[in-house]
Amino acid sequence: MSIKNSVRYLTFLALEEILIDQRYSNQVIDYYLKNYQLSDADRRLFTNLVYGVTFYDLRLNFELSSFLKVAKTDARVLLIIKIAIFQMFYLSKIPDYAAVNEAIEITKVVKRGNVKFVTAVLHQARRAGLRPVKEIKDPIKREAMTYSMPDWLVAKLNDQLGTAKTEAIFQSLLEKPRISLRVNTKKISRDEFLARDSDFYEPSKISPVGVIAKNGSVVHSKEFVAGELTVQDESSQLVGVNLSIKENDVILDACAAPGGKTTHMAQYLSTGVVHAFDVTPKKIAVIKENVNRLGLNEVVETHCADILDLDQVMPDVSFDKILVDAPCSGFGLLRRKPEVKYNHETSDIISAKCLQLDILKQVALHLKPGGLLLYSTCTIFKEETQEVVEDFLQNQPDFKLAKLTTNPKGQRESILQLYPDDYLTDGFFIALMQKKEA
Ligand SMILES: C[S@@+](CC[C@H](N)C(=O)[O-])C[C@H]1O[C@@H](n2cnc3c(N)ncnc32)[C@H](O)[C@@H]1O
Repeated sequence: MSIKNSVRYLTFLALEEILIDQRYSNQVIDYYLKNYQLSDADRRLFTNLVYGVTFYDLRLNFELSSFLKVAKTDARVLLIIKIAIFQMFYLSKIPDYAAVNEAIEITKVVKRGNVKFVTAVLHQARRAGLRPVKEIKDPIKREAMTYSMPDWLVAKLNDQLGTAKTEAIFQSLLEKPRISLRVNTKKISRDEFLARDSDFYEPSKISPVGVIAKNGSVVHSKEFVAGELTVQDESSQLVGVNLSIKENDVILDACAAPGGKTTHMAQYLSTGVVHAFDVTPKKIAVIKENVNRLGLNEVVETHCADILDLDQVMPDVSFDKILVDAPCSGFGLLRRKPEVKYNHETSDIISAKCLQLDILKQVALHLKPGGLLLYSTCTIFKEETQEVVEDFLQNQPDFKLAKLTTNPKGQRESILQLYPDDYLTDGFFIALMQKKEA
């Protein structure tokens, strides 16, 4: 087989897109799995290698800094070396010689002049083995290297959550993400679904409409194609269930793409409507595709517009329920999108907070008295979660906190922060508010 069809070459191409071109790992992985014919074993190896190298990128730089100048090495050559040393240090079933040989073959295709260099570095790294992190004196830097995290992230989480919780979160990120799905109750109840397919699925412990696939690729399954299932983290499913949606509700989904929560809210309706906003035609097309597959066209209307222009787009409409699933730094997704930690910094968190507050202020004007406003984000930082809700409520005296109906951490609270170690879900935040009756 030509090296260009090999799983490690595809891994190299995928990682180039993620670590050099800064694309999202989940989208890149989906693309390769859809477009290349790989055996089940190769699909698993491809996914493990791509996620593993992405997760351990900082640690691999630390390992390699003994043998080469990381910043001065060609980025693609560095990547080939990292894929090989990740296999040597972190995957026990792959013989070192296989990892080295494939790295050399890939170097011949990508940068032939570097074959000797790559071979020499890999032999040195193999002889040296993994460097002990205990040689790092600074405790923040030591923890950062143990879990391959940027220093600022470790310091920030230690500061906000304490060292024990931070370590528990990082430790939990080493677990594989689960294949979490939502049952489209418009087509089949979760009980019926599980009774039929209990060999492959088990119920979510925190979402009444969630199931976990025990293994395999779900998106090609007949139940997925038939629109009985959609991919959605269990934590995100708690949004739709906590909005207490009733027939005839007119709902605004302010930041809707790709439509995970739009379709969840819509599955409870046959007469009301969800107005789903997002900013680009491409994103609206993805929402429509999901709405179509799940058979929910009758109850969803999409709007390609900035939600900050809601006053102009829908000037006279008031909603029964509003969801603001806001754009955020995405640090709750570290297990599923480990590259998030490289592509964002503290300043992004502050600018996300400003946009989140602007969106809440804008939509608040369009909620009916007594209506519910749910604010959610897939992050774990106070600035984008609690602080946004506190600032909003301070400036909006006609709003108050309302009680959640489904909350794995304790019934009838108004705010729920899930961390990645609590139930092995994404890190996710929900706050439920209500506009006071006039
Ligand atoms: C966290 S994602 C939403 C995920 C979605 N609710 C779901 O469950 O599938 C945030 C979305 O907000 C959109 N967005 C960002 N700024 C926006 C704005 N000013 N108006 C409307 N949508 C916006 C982004 O394009 C992105 O798709």
